Formats: sequence, C-alpha cells, structure tokens
Amino acid sequence: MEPTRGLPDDIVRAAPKVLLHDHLDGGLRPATIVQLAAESGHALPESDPEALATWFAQAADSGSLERYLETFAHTVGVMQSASALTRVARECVEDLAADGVVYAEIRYAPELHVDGGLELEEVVAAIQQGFEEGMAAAGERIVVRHLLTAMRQAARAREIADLAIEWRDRGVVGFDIAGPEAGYPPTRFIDAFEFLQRENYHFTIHAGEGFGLPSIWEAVQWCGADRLGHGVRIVDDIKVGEDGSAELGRLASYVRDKRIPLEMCPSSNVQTGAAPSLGEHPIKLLASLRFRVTVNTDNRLMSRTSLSQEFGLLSETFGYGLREMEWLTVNAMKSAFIPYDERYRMITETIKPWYAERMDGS
Ligand SMILES: O=c1[nH]cnc2c1ncn2[C@@H]1O[C@H](CO)[C@@H](O)[C@H]1O
Ligand SMILES: [Zn+2]
Repeated sequence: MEPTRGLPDDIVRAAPKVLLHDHLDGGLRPATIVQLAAESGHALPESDPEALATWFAQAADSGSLERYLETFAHTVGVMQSASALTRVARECVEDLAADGVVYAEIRYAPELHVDGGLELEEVVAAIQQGFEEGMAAAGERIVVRHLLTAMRQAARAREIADLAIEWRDRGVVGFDIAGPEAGYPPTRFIDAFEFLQRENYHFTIHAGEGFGLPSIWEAVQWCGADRLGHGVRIVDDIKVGEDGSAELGRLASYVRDKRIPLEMCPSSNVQTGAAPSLGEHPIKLLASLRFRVTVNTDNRLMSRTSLSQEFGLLSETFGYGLREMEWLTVNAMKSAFIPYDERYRMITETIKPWYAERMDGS
C-alpha cells in the first residue's frame, strides 16, 4: 500500500491558524445568500443553497480574474443593509473560529455596500458589530480585524484611505486595492498610498495575480506595499536551472531580502489562471527559497474552501507536514498588521506551544 500522504484533517483543523487574505464578500454561507436575497428581492442564478454553492464554484473557475470577479455581483448584491452586513460579518467569524483560525484580517470594499443608502462609515460600523458578536460567540478564541479595500476600476481610493485612518483604533488595521489588475496599475492610487505612509499606516496591494512583474514592482517600489496580495508572478523573476538551482533577479531578491510577505491563495490562483495547477503552484518554489510565504483562502465561497482545506491540499500535493505548517503560520503572524507585541504574544503563547506539544523530540 502507498503510504498516506498528507496531514490528517482533524490535526489541520485543530492547529491554530492565521489568515491574512480573505474577502468578506467572498466568504458568505450559501444559505445566507439565499435568505438575504429573498428579503431584499435580489435575483440569484440558483435558489437552492447547494446548487448556488456549485454555481459560484463553477462560475469562478474560468481561468480569468475578470470573469471570476463577475460572481461577486451576487454576494455584494445581498450586502446592502446594516443588518445584512452584521450577519455576514458575524457568520464569517463563527466559520473561521470553527476552522481553528485564531487571528484573521478580513477585507472588503466599503464603496460596494452603499447602494442601499448606507454611508461608508455605517458599512464599517455594521461589520465591526458583526465581528464583535462573532468573537464573543467564539469565547474570544479568535481575533478578527478589518482591512479596507478600494476598487481599482473606481476612483475612491483616497476617500477609503481616509476612512481606514478614521477607524484605525476601532478595528481597522490596514488598506488594500483589489479588482481587475491588468490596466489598473498600483501607481494609479499613489496619492492614497503616499497619504497612508505619512500616517504611519499599513497596506497590502493585490499584485502579480492577473498581471506580472511590473505590477509587483510598482506595488513595492513606487507605492511602498507592506505585503503583496498573491504575488505569485514573482516567479517570472526567478530562473530555475536543470539542476534545480535558482537564480533570483533584482526584484525577486529585493522581495525576499526585505521579507515582504506574499499572501498566497492556492485554490483561488488555480481558478483565476494565476497558477496552472496546484501541483505547479509557485508556492513550492517560493517556500523552498525561503520567501516570506503565507497561506490564505482569498474567497472561501468561490473556491469552496477553508484555511484548513488549503493546508490539507498543500500537505497532499507537496507532502507538507507540521513543521512546514508551523513555519507558514508563524510567517503569517509575523506579517499581520497589529502591533509587534500582540503578534509576538500570539506566536509565543498560542502558536508555538501547540506545535511544541505535537512535535516533541522529533
Ligand atoms: O483575488 C482577487 N483579486 C482581485 N480582486 C479580488 C479578488 N478577490 C476578490 N476581489 C475583489 O475584491 C472586492 C472586495 O472584497 C470583491 O468584491 C472583488 O471584486
Ligand atoms: Zn484577494
């Protein structure tokens, strides 16, 4: 018999995990979408939760980021009232806590939730309410913070940056840009990024997913990104020889030397075509070269996944064990946007002791 490859599911689920890249509007429960759509009159492509879940996964599995993003019309469409936002935020925390996530930064674009008449501040307040309810329901076993996203195809980044600063001591820990990458380079929002740097604030930029190295270069060297959303295309700046040796170009060297975190999302990357398959996902090479790699879900609904499932897939595909999982988790915790002392405490009091207990003497 073949030896079983991969960590057991229950161990992966029990392990304390850290999630830096997860979209609130990409993680709704299918049954909740159906209920909220009925309440608000939003027309869905399927009315049965299971059929709807399948619809999302298939529609998102197009090999194109632009087509993948079209599916969000049916999540954003039902997230237009304070009560809907609070519910979705609370359920998000409950689902992550049940999956063993101990710290998460959840992102969303406030500007997409104002069609029902909410102000931008009311969007953030409703979501904060849901996060607080969720954390309390989980007995404070999980800490959840917000990242505010501005949409690349819109022109509200500066306003959203202001909003993030207004909420900086009330749950919002960072800023991001998302949406179609080709044709919308990070420098388009340079005023927002310069403002945030002057405010000593943190931000990540989706880059190197639907477009290549120029996008990563702008995000890092023009805009000053603290982290990269995906960043998979950094492999275009790495030459791998037939003997397995790797030669890093200047940008790849910079990203590795500066320990710039890569928020990698394996299943999502295969769906949008950023990676050809799981087996060929650049995470393997980048982790072996000791880039600051982290593992994330991106959109749990569209990818029908969870953080445990992403780790499980990596374990099956590349043979990752507890040692690799701990390294990836500590990488993520080091890269979070909360203060250093809080990150340090979670590493030394929550993450390391759990692994130490299971890897004793190995
Ligand atoms: O992987 C991604 N790349 C780029 N944009 C994305 C991705 N996933 C979601 N969004 C976009 O971010 C918005 C706010 O959460 C979503 O509405 C979606 O349009
Ligand atoms: Zn994303």
